[in-house]
Amino acid sequence: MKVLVSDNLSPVGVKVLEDAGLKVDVNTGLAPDELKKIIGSYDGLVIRSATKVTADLLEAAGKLKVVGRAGIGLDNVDIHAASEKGVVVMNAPDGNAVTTAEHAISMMLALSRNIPQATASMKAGKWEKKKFMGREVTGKTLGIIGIGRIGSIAASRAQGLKMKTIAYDPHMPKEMAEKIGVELVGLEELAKRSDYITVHVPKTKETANLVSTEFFSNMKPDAMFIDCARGGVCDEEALYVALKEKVIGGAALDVFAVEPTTPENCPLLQLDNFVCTPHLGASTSEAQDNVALIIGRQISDFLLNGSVTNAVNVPSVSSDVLAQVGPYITLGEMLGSMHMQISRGGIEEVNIEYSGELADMNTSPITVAFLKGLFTPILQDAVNYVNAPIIAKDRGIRVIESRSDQAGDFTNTLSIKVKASEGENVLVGTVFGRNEPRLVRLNMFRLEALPSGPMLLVFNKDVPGVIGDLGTTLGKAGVNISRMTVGREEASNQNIILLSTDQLISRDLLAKVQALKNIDAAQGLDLNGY
Ligand SMILES: NC(=O)c1ccc[n+]([C@@H]2O[C@H](COP(=O)([O-])OP(=O)(O)OC[C@H]3O[C@@H](n4cnc5c(N)ncnc54)[C@H](O)[C@@H]3O)[C@@H](O)[C@H]2O)c1
Ligand SMILES: O=C(O)CC[C@@H](O)C(=O)O
Repeated sequence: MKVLVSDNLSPVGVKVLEDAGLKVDVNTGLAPDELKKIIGSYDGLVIRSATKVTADLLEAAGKLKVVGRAGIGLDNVDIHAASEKGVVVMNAPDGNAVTTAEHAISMMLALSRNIPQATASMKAGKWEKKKFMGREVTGKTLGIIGIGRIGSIAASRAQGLKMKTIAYDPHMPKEMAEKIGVELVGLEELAKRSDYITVHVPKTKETANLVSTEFFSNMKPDAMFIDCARGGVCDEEALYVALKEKVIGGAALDVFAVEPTTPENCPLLQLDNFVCTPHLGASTSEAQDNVALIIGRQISDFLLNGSVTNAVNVPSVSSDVLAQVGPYITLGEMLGSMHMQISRGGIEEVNIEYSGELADMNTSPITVAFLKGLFTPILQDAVNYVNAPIIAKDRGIRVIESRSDQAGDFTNTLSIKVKASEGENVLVGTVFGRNEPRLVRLNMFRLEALPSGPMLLVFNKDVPGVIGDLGTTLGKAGVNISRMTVGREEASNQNIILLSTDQLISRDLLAKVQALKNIDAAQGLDLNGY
């Protein structure tokens, strides 16, 4: 079997693959058409962020069985197209956390002591001792946005520097944050109290442009901002204005909305109070050895023994189990994603009830798929079918499974209650026919909906005219409704309407829907990929 390494990979990874008996070609920097010409002869492909694994490339990859990303980010892989072609996509989310946290701390110290600016000044033949007055970090407050793997390591390093640590992470239970000595606060409070702010969240619908003009206006005038997570979490135009007009003291970015970035497309690079690195967060020999070793082992295990680790697009189950519960695995993942999107506050407990014939089947892959679906909206590529239960445990989430012979009107049901710090929700799903997942209950509302693609969830009063107003508002915005289901609760005179739309609902459109008469609440849902 042959493996192509098409991006820079530590030799440690190549050695693992070769020692396992695989033939390895290292061929980096190929143009897309060059790669397309040769990909047909490979069983495995190892990449980092440069190679684009598109549907077009996968079409030409007749023998390809696995794509392995040495690192976390899979923005450059069309996972849906890979699934359709039966290609397993794996990553190595754990290997570079320490290194990236250290990079964020390095950025904070570089900003505090003007190290990049002073270096440039000396290299220009100057000795500007007065100009580069710095400040200590001891006793200052570090605000951390996202207290997962990297955020919590950054917190421990900052505590070692005698800093106070506070964090904003609405999905993290308070007790977990307290365990690592971090106080959880709201985003505005974090902006107001921090002397330094560092970002460690993935880019999601919720986190895109989370750091905005309003956020900067709440920061202290001498506070400094650092982002070593993902481009686009911070609005770069807003950051430019905040730095130029001295709304904040300084900023350091390792990641950009457009990468590679240049002075032509990024005016930030002209500013003296701005420090940057070209996405070097994971670039240490230790981290690169780690991720290369991990991905090398995973790929050889898969190609030679068929065992799947850290796969983002296939649960590791035997074909027998897959044939029996496969559609429920998809349903479980859909319900997980929906639960996270409608939950408020940190999730504390998950109760999964398997009813009907399901009660006698091997349901553990469904539970795993549910947990993967649950974490995907907030963790993106960092969660997979292997680590999802570990993430639940690490976050102190109790996962309780139960079984019942009775499935009411259906042959089988999957009923899942999620308890979060600000309330609980119940979703019940079933599979119609051989493979048609359906949501049949949302809290007290009975309905029949396909939980897939972009959706709009509306809570309204059960009075005439609401559906018409909704249709007109979406129609005026050019949004097509492909499916609609209404759930009714007569006792409370309340309805829910669940619409499938051809595109995601924008913030502006959502605000218009929320302002309609007799609508109590509305939210967009993103169930793409199912
Ligand atoms: N610069 C680099 O080279 C580099 C290297 C590694 C990782 N990263 C990036 O760093 C980021 C964090 O990685 P990680 O391993 O710590 O991930 P993680 O999944 O362990 O943690 C992410 C945290 O973000 C939180 N979160 C999600 N949505 C949030 C929101 N709206 N507001 C606040 N918090 C939210 C989650 O609850 C979670 O605790 C990822 O985007 C990753 O791709 C960058
Ligand atoms: O340098 C890299 O490979 C990217 C590192 C990081 O962003 C990741 O996604 O793991």
